Amino acid sequence: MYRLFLFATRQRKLTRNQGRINSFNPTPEKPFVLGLPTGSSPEIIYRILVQRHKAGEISFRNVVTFNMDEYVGIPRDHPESYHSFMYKHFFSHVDILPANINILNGNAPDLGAEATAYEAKIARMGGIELFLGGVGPDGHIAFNEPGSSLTSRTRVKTLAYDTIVANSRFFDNDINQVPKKALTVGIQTIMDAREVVIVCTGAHKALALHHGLEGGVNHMWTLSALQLHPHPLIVADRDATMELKVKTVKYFESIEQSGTDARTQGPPLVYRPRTYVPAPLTTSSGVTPNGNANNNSRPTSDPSVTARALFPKDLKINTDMHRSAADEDGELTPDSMSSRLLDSAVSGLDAALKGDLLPESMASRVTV
Ligand SMILES: N[C@@H]1[C@@H](O)[C@H](O)[C@@H](COP(=O)(O)O)O[C@@H]1O
Repeated sequence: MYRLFLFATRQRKLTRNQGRINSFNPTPEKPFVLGLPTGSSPEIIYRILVQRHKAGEISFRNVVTFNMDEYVGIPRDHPESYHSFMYKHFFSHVDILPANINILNGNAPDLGAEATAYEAKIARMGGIELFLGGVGPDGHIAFNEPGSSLTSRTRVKTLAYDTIVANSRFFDNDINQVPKKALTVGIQTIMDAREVVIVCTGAHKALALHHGLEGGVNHMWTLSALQLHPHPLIVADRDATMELKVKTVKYFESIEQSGTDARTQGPPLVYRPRTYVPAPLTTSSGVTPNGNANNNSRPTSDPSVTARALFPKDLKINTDMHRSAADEDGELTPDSMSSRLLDSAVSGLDAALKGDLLPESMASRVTV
């Protein structure tokens, strides 16, 4: 069940992590596993969480964090690395244990191995309880750019041109300084979290919200994948709702006013630890995970095949992603999302964006 919380309750809802963590009552044996984003949207959340921590209302001692993404190829201590961002805005101000902080290493000698190890560690920790995120103007979550596989896991992604332009504001407005690649959790990594909260603010996110919420599930607007999640929440301001139908906004306002929340919508939020087990794969000899050949049901005497046959069938993690995660992602990354938006305020973004990310006003697009 999709939920959209609007402006009025924004601040209260933004700090729902605090309530979630406290009610989870984490311990060293059963830590709260939190997925975290960077970007300007979540800054207010970090500010509030730091304030609440300083007021003694919340501790992060038994919280384990996994950041969504990190640029490839800039030093960890670069002021715009996501490592720097997280320490500056959050980690340096709270009591989280350094050993409990996980951020992808964009300088790892083997990026594929780094990605695979990250997924394995998330699984070993029992999965992510709550994934907090933002959204890009082209609808991307983490760095899952348009065209990303909706079943993707942590891997290297090439950034879309629009994202490079949008993020150049942090790099002296010089697109040449913006890294062109990033390590990012996949859509499936986010979907596996028990709850996902996305912050979406500003008119330049309005199209992303429209496509994510009112359009169909579509890899060109990866936010839309959350329509298939049992507990997604989007926290939006009024500006971000500009492209939504009035009816849609009214609908979400009405359910917000009637006080629905994750605990009354969809399946209950319960802690379900997941254990990391390497996934059995169909072998090149055509042997399936149940130990039988694909073309008939002859039994095999190969002990390794027999061992694989013992693995349960519903395993989630594919350890064979190692090679593909290191390579160029191979997924479609359009040069420019804006070039596809003929009916939108963001049309012509390529030209306009050099100076200013804000789309023109709604009125200027209405032809009488
Ligand atoms: N990888 C990050 C995303 O995780 C983030 O959601 C997006 C929007 O950032 P902002 O909140 O600054 O608009 O920026 C980057 O691309």
